[in-house]
Amino acid sequence: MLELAGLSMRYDMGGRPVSALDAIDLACPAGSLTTVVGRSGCGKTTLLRLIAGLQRPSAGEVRGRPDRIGYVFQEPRLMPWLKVHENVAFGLSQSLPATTRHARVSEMLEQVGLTAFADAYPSALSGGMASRVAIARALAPQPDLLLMDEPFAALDAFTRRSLQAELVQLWQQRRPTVLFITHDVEEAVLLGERVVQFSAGRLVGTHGVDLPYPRDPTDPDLLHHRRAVLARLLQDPHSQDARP
Ligand SMILES: Nc1ncnc2c1ncn2[C@@H]1O[C@H](COP(=O)(O)OP(=O)(O)OP(=O)(O)O)[C@@H](O)[C@H]1O
Repeated sequence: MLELAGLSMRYDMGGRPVSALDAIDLACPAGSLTTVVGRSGCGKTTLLRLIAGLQRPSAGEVRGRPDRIGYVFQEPRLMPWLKVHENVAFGLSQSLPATTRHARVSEMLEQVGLTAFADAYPSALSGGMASRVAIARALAPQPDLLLMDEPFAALDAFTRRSLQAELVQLWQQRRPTVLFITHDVEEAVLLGERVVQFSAGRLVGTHGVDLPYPRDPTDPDLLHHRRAVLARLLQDPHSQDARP
């Protein structure tokens, strides 16, 4: 179980304190898929960085942080001088035997449908393919916790849809705990077992989505959940300019 207890982050902006996160309490059971939704600047990236241990909180703590954490950024951040298979292998421990490393990379490339591009350089990939490589790289070390910071935000709607479906499949096969950040309410309810709503650094609501996977984005039940999540966000005085 990953637990956030009173997690707060205050930045100093030229002597003026800026509260990016305010006393966040949240528990994520092992193997759960939680989406976090909120408008730009509400503290979502700060939340992931604190959970990953990349930053120290001003107050509160992260409990139950596993050793193996995968992180997927909004941009794929591949290393252009390395081939696709070398990018995927990058996060694997050097202490693993070469045969295990090779097998892990091959398996991940197969799962994201990029076996034929193993020897390509990132410059030869489309945006969607590069995102797939970034997901394969994060999953190759078999993380217990997968942190995803708006990984599909820059993709076209068709590519985003297929990557959303692939992510759900990968999660169901391996069951890491997933925290998926998005500003898109539709994506949040399509993917999450539970949607956590953020506004101005505060957790303002959690909403369970009790629908089976794979989910159909046109399912009227999903629309019902989307409305409920959006209504909670719009209720908040800090979220007046949020849009569906
Ligand atoms: N290093 C920093 N120094 C000062 N203020 C910061 C720093 N990083 C973030 N902030 C502030 O903290 C708040 C939350 O930022 P954060 O990047 O976590 O939000 P976000 O929800 O991820 O935004 P977006 O969706 O646009 O990426 C913002 O007001 C931002 O200006």
